[in-house]
Amino acid sequence: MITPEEALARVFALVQPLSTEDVPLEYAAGRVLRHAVTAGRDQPPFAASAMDGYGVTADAQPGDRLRVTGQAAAGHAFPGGISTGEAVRIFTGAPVPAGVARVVLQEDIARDGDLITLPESLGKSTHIRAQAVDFKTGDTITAPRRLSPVALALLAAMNCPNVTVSRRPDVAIIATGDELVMPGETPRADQIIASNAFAIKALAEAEGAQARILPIAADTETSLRSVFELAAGADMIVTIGGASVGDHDLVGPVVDALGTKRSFYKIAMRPGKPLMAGKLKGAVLLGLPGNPVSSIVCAHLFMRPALRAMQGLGQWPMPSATAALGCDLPANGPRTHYIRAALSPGPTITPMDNQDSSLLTMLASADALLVHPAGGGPRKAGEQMRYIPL
Ligand SMILES: Nc1nc2c(c(=O)[nH]1)N[C@H]1C(S)=C(S)[C@@H](COP(=O)(O)OP(=O)(O)OC[C@H]3O[C@@H](n4cnc5c(N)ncnc54)[C@H](O)[C@@H]3O)O[C@H]1N2
Ligand code: MOO
Repeated sequence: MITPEEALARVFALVQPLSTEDVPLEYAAGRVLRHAVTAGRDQPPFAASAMDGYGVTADAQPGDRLRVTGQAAAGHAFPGGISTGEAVRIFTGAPVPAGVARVVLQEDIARDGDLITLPESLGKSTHIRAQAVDFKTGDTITAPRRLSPVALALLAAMNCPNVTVSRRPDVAIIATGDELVMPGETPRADQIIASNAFAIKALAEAEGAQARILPIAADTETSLRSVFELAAGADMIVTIGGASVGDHDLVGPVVDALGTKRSFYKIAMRPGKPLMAGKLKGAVLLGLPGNPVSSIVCAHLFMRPALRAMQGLGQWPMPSATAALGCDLPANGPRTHYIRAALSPGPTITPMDNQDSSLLTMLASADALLVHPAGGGPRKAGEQMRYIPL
């Protein structure tokens, strides 16, 4: 069995970056910017007042009485300038008129008609923001990057109305198994509710994909084939369940018959051993194990990085960090163990009580996957160990 690291490398080898499209900035949140954007202007485009008050000359002294000769507001520049003995009423965001060297806050000023008296101390700050202090013409926002809310505001400030982003990956999700019915339906006594696809869809969408849950495929070749037809055009097809060696585990034979070029089947990890990956008619195929925890952990570790790579973000594993073990850990077996665990301040990481791969409750209350390497020896409480945040 290959290692999880080798499996991820093989998944990346199946992925091609998708084409790009231009979208209005308003609809670009969370999309992956593929072309760098260059600012065509300075911000601010002029020296601007940072406060409401009075603009005064460089030679103005504490206690001076000055004549107010005009007004500058945001969006309403004062066309003239001031000289010694003069001041200009000025508001936050206004262009600083010629001759103004500092802004004195209005609450520090006594005003009497057109005359103002400066306070006893003018303070250190000029309360003037220099032209281009935020960004200047020619500054760039590099690509690729996922567009955060703040990045959108920055692009807007640069006067960029549209951006070139990656097309959203189309992900088709196929749950398989005669025991499954959708939430809201009435299960027979020998049936359960299909849960995994909801987490897989949400994880795909968190990566910027458009994901669709296809009808549940029954454990027959005919049913599986007909649901696969509905996946036509998808960039990624994710199956759930039917991946193991049981008589009713038909995903493998069916995807082979449909022409899948398998990359691997089975990896040395726990949970998630029966993971499969390949290429089916241009789509990346991920065959996830059916156990709820196994499917979601595999989606987190393999589907998410693959979707990032598809959108041009490069080939990176999910980020990890380290924390001190909250209790002793027994030696691990031959598969890397992704232990469902809770983080607490420190940071400290403590495995959940029960690691059975069917337990959604355990995964739902976990913050992280504590990584116990294959063949790793026993570990003592307090030792630093790597974890992958969930
Ligand atoms: N003889 C062996 N048996 C099993 C092995 C093995 O190596 N030898 N591996 C075990 C491991 S590890 C896993 S993981 C599972 C994976 O099996 P499948 O991928 O074939 O999954 P199923 O049998 O279809 O389902 C397993 C389990 O999960 C439930 N399930 C399936 N799909 C969903 C869904 N969409 N939502 C909620 N629950 C789902 C299903 O009812 C089963 O209980 O195989 C072990 N067996
Ligand atoms: O690998 Mo299975 O995912 O241990 O339950």
